[in-house]
Amino acid sequence: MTIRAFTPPPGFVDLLLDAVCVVDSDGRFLFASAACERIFGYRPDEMVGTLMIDMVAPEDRGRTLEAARQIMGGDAKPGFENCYLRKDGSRVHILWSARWSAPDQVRIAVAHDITERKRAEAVQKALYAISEAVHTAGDLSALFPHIHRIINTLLPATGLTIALFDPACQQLDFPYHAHGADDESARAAAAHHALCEYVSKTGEPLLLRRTGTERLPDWLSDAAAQVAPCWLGLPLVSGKGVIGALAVMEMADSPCYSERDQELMQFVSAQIATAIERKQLDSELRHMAQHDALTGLPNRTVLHDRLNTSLAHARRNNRGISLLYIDLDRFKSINDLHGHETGDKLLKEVARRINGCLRDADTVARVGGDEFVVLLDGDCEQGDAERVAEKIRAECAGIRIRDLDLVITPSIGIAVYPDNGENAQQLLRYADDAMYRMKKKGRDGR
Ligand SMILES: Nc1nc2c(ncn2[C@@H]2O[C@H](COP(=O)(O)OP(=O)(O)OP(=O)(O)O)[C@@H](O)[C@H]2O)c(=O)[nH]1
Repeated sequence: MTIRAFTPPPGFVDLLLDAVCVVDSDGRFLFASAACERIFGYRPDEMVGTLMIDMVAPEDRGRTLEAARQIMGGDAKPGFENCYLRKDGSRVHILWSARWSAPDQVRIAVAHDITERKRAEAVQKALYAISEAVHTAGDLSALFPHIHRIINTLLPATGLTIALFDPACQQLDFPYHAHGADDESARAAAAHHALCEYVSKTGEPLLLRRTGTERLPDWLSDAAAQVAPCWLGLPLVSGKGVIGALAVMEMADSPCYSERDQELMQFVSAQIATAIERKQLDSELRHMAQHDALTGLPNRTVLHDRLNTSLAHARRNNRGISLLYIDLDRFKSINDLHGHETGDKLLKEVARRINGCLRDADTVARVGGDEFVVLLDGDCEQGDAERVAEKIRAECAGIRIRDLDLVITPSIGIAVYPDNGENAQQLLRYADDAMYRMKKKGRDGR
């Protein structure tokens, strides 16, 4: 068999899927093959005569000029990667294979579009970062800024809003809102809310761009006019269904989000929804472990933690703290006479009223059936504890539940640091004993 020699005809290079470029020593395009239009968005005749560096993404310009210097110094570079700005402003990642031709005084390079590969790598990295952030972030509010940073590795998003459905009050909460503008008007904030509500209600993504909003219903295009020119909202869908919505937005002159970005963010937002759900579950479990289920008050464990912290501060700063040990008198008879459910309601009401007698820095914990402990923190003076005890007694004097006027008397024992004990155990025991003495006194007096 004879092998036919083949001489490429002129223009053959335009058949290549990769782009071939030739630039002079100043970095000006002398030749660009047909594939350039697909890769860079510019026709070859638009590229010739322009400076290569002007098309490079700003963050890659320094590296690119350095690589060009090395190539012109004789180093062939078969695997240099950088990012270019396409004619429509979007980014394209290129793998270059380039060399210097000394006789022609030109650089010859082949550009292979690796945007898809880069995107897949970035998504993989983002998913890993999201699952890592779930472990490192202390709580949901710490997780959101992490998520914002991770999204920014995938697409420009100066603004991010996260809306979560709150089953307790059957409405959307907005626990994270970085609007991306210098300041935000009340109308713009309301528009963000309305758009997120729409996305979470429909369960469908919503892509708003500078143009095309006239096709939207009136109220939606009015809201769209208030937010950033590029706005992409996605439902947060977990195993439970739609748990809220996420919206990314961009104010800058960068290109608007594309359908491809929407697809990418739909995929990523599913992972974000799972991450949020895991964090919510974590904090629910933590809350359950630290709080009493009936009254919602901190439990004994939390009380011990706070008491030890307060004691450490008090020792350092040479100041006092007080404990009030509260036990309801004859609470059993309320259960017996009116039923356990009424007893529960009474306990909840007592908890609410005790809380109402305290300052923000103080703690009230439920430590037993009808037993509560108050820790008076902050600048606690002699006599403060007595005044608070009086207030609590007065508050609990008449409680109305289901048309019943219940009379409940709390016995309250007080312990003051450092007079009545050096540590948590001694102070609690002292306050408990004082409470029993009060109870006995009350009984003996009746
Ligand atoms: N409704 C209701 N009752 C509870 C709960 N936890 C404990 N109790 C009841 O609260 C009562 C507390 O008992 P005690 O403190 O010994 O009884 P008391 O009648 O208050 O007696 P004194 O304190 O001596 O006046 C018991 O009858 C428990 O069954 C609860 O969560 N809900």
